[in-house]
Amino acid sequence: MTSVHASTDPAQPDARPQPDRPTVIAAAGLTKTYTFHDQGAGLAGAVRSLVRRRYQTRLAVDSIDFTIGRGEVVGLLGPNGAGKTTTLKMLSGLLYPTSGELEILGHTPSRRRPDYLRRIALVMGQKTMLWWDVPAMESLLLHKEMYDLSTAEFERNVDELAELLEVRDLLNVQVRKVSLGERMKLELMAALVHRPEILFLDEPTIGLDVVAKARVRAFLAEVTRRHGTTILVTSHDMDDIEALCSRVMVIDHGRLQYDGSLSGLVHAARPRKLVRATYARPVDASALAGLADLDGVAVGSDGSDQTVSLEVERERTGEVLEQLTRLGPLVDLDVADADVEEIMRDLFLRRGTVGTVGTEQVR
Ligand SMILES: Nc1ncnc2c1ncn2[C@@H]1O[C@H](COP(=O)(O)OP(=O)(O)OP(=O)(O)O)[C@@H](O)[C@H]1O
Repeated sequence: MTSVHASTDPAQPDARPQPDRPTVIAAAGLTKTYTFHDQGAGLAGAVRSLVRRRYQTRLAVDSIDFTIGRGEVVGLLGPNGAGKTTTLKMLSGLLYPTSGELEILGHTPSRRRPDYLRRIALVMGQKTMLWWDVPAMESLLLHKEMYDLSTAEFERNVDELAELLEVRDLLNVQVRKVSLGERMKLELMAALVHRPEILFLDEPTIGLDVVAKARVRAFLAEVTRRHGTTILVTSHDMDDIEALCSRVMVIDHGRLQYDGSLSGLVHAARPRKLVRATYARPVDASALAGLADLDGVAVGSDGSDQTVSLEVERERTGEVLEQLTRLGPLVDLDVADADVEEIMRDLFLRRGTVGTVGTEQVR
């Protein structure tokens, strides 16, 4: 399978690390193969496995190379089972890579040295690091001890995070009594109370309502703005990615398929813009036929003779808009890129064909 790399279009800046950002994460040939015991179904399977154990292997991450610069916010995208969580677990030192090189902040993560662990944090949307039966403050105080924070440092960080996340009133409430959105905010607080330089986030907004999602995104954006925190985030919610990430890495079947700007991916996948013009009166059919004859323009139909829907090659957009203004009195004009969610759905449905999405430099 081929891979698409960052944009070569001068209008789309290459989102990969810029030379002025020191590299904080460097992975080369990073690979993880799981070996697991294949038991077989039912009692017969259990008995058989006592006599003769069968093992299977699964290549979850397949020789990926990337570097991330200090302060970058990078989205790790891919369908279910692509290898995103496995990658995050290797980066945070929870899993040993099977092979390859990994250096983060000058450390080898799998050694789990305390001076590495105090510079990173991992938040998994589906797992909690808070004790359920006591207020979140108890967990924060434990983190204070674990990370050896001075009282002044601890109080300063708690104050800042409680204010940004608007959770001051929740700190002394038993965690099991808060809502899911409130718990996620407290999770982020616990992850950031030691002010890590790198934050690994696995589905940080999963299950949250739209308001809570927006709050979490705004909070994360503010944290990187204030402290230059480097973030690597996985999410199936494209709004998270659009709101936060200057760069995305697309992973599928454990292979890195794309590394560059989100807009570069959109342009590669859908080189045309969607244009929709609504008129005060029905549009003359012959004028519309003239538009359809232009190179790089495809006319769609939405059943209304007062609306014109087109797919237009980017370079021709200006010219086409000019022509549209001549078709009659306009009521509304909308020019959009294809929806990112839709593009990702197409890419993952056509799994294995990401390399054909466009004219980007192909490896
Ligand atoms: N502990 C494990 N033992 C065996 N196989 C595993 C294990 N953990 C993950 N896998 C397999 O490795 C592959 C990658 O899984 P991973 O959890 O990294 O994917 P993901 O991209 O995070 O998926 P999702 O979006 O569903 O969370 C999958 O095929 C998964 O079944």
